[in-house]
Amino acid sequence: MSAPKVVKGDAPPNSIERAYGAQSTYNDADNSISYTTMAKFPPVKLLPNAERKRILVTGGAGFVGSHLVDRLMLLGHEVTVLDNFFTGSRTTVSHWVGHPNFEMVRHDVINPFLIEVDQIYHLACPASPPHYQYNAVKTIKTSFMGTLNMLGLAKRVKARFLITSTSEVYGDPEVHPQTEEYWGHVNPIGIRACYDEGKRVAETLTYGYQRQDGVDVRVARIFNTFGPRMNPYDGRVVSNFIIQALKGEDMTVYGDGSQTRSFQYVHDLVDGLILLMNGPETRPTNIGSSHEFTIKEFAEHVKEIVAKVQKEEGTYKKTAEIIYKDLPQDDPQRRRADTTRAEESLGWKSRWTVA
Ligand SMILES: O=c1ccn([C@@H]2O[C@H](COP(=O)(O)OP(=O)(O)O[C@H]3OC[C@@H](O)[C@H](O)[C@H]3O)[C@@H](O)[C@H]2O)c(=O)[nH]1
Repeated sequence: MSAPKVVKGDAPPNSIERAYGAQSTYNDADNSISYTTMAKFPPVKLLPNAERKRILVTGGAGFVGSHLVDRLMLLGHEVTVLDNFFTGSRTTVSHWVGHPNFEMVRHDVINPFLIEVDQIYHLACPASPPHYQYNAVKTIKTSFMGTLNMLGLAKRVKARFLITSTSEVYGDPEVHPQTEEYWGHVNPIGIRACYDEGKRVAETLTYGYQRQDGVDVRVARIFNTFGPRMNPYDGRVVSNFIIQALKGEDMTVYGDGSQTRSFQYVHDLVDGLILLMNGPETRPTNIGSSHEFTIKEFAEHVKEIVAKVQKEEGTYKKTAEIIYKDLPQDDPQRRRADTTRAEESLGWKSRWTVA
């Protein structure tokens, strides 16, 4: 924790005092008031009550969730994080613990949860293929029951509901790039089905609640995403390649590396999620990058960047070698987001590229 900073002068409004956990002391000697401010939190916007929203983020301690929580906190909202910490970690949001606008609850969304909120961002679900395949039944249970519970909550408290769906609803796509109109090509009994079909049924539930109960819903279809706080052992390609290259170990390309992906930076994704939640678009909306790499090209790219940085830093030992391993079953061959809808209806535009 940083050292307390003493600020002299006019008393800050109560809200600032609250926002910074300030402790005030009355100074008799010069008849002024001194404030001891615990400069412990990043400065958050002070929103008028009418604009400050109570927001629930399920999976808020995960990679994407924690960046979303940061942005919502900085914007001045009251944020409650629900997470069972299966793949998320307290450390991703620990910098907000103690802030009066922030709460964190250990809870598994397969069980109901009651809270008065204005908006629900429903992210909770393992997203890395090795993690979601680790306990397939639990993954599909999380997608189905978690979404059912959160939609029930949204209906009850009249909150707006946003679910983070995925590009995996398109399966191994026959349409390229993928538009939201495409219905997908998913193997319903394959090893990825627990996630793909889980998210597809979660979308079905979401639009069921919209049609039957008038719940105000938003559906984001997220494409491959990278950025700080990815778990180094998450098993997805970006973290695997970076860790392998940094250690000078073999970089494991699955298959012949001709399959493609497009990688977006997490801050672009968070822009899109917040725009979608607060805009009028209720149809599913892709959020992703339209810059497509083959996995082999991507491995070469990571390898070159890491070697260059290590040489500049003087930490270079040896350049990693690319090796080839079996392609996992049902691995999608081509994936690139068509983001026309996000651009036209949300005014979203990606601001970052891979390098
Ligand atoms: O070490 C590795 C890891 C992965 N890969 C390959 O790299 C590609 C991307 O794999 P990832 O595991 O990162 O992610 P996938 O694209 O398969 O799935 C992801 O899709 C979008 C999101 O919803 C999810 O984060 C995740 O399911 C795949 O073709 C995979 O076979 C490697 O070649 N080597």
